[in-house]
Amino acid sequence: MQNNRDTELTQIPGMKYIPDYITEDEHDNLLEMIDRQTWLEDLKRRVQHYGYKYDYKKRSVNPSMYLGELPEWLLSIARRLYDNRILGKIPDQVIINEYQPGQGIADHVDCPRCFENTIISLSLVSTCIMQFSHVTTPEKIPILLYPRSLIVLQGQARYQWKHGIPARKIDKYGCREFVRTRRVSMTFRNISQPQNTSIRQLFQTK
Ligand SMILES: O=C(O)CCC(=O)C(=O)O
Ligand SMILES: [Fe+2]
Repeated sequence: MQNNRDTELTQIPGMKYIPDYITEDEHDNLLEMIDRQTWLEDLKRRVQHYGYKYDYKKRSVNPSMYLGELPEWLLSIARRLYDNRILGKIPDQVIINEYQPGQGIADHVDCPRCFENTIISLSLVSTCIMQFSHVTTPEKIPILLYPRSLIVLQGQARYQWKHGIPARKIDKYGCREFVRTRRVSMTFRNISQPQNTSIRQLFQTK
């Protein structure tokens, strides 16, 4: 098992791990901005939605759920992801998740018809293990995410593997233990093309 501190992992095709994607100052500024906004409290964990609201029950997102352009403090990171060619378009949807120690997220594949191929998660504050489980085989691969790192899921990593965060207070990785503190993650995505097309159609004159 590798420690991901300095490694760009490619154990799962389509997965990239990029440590230290943002500086410590950027990290602290982002967290401060996040904590100035309103959290939604309807799930077990607190969330914020930007760009488009995602409906967890219906597993859908559509133009009527447009919340407006990303605010500048998110757009600057979204633009950087595009400028660094981590994805081919500037992301138009961001979900911020907050996990207290002991909280997690169930194994899932991000809604394939809602979002495009690239899913990016930027980790803030705490380490945590993200568990990858193959959709058709029993294979499981834990990946340790450090604060300020990016995990990028495309292709097989996005569609053939579920990802989740086990709900626990301490992660064991190799022979080390990592005690969780509050973790905040920022997930950057593009809503899928047909939905973007229908927005364009709404504004077409003929
Ligand atoms: O917290 C994370 O890094 C991942 C969140 C996630 O998987 C999601 O919002 O779909
Ligand atoms: Fe996800």
